[in-house]
Amino acid sequence: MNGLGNEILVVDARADVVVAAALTPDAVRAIAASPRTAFDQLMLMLPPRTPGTDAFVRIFNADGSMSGACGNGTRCIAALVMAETGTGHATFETAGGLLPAWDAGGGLIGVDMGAPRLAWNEIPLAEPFHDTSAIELQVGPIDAPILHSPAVVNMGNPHAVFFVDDAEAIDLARIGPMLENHPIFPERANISLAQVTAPDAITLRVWERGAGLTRACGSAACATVVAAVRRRLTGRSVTVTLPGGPLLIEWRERDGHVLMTGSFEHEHDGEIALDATLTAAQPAA
Ligand SMILES: N[C@H](CCC[C@H](N)C(=O)O)C(=O)O
Repeated sequence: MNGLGNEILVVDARADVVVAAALTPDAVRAIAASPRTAFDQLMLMLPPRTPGTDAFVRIFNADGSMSGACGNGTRCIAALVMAETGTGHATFETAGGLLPAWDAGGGLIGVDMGAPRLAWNEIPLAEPFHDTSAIELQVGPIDAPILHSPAVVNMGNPHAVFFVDDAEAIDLARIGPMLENHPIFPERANISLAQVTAPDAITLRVWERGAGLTRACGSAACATVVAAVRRRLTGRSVTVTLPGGPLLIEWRERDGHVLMTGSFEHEHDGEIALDATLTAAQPAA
């Protein structure tokens, strides 16, 4: 499947948990490395653990690491479950909590991504910052930085958002890996370049932790709107346009939850012979 071109491989292990044990980081990397099954994130659906939920979900990045959140992937599995149950709702559980999703009409799916966490040790950062809406971090010459003072937000996963005048003007493929792995982020971070074009519109490019440049990143869009509201750059309801298309993001006043609405696509179904994949991925002796 994909969410705005963010490539999502859904592994449905709700009825076959043996599959889950086989998905070691090596197996995940091997599947991601094969052109026919390449993905940005793998959503592993496991049997529900809490009454009222449809699946327990684990999220892997292409590099085999795990993430606490994936907005685009959540819309994809929500669409699958809703097609199956014929209802307009689905609820998932991850290590980070519950994710309610609904049919928003017109081929769009909504997800309640929960409340952002904003304290420095919740991002997490390696050292205390009182104000996480702009932390001291810069790239380039001290007196003329290319990027500086990102906002940091945890949406179930760590994000750093740089507000820029022109998101296209920066070589994110070059700068992204350096920032993703900067020592200030002990669990690494997803790196976003956000260009505010109106009080209700942002253009966004994302370098994803564990996946690199992607066509879209739902949790980054959520983190960006939280950051923009904190910096008084936009209102609470914003259309975020990623290379793959738009997401509507609302940071709800009532309970501080972030709601994300956007499209999804079911590309094809198939079977992966895990053993064969793994064998193929073994380095030659
Ligand atoms: N593409 C995802 C985010 C993946 C996050 C992952 N790269 C990490 O935090 O490790 C999204 O739509 O929210």
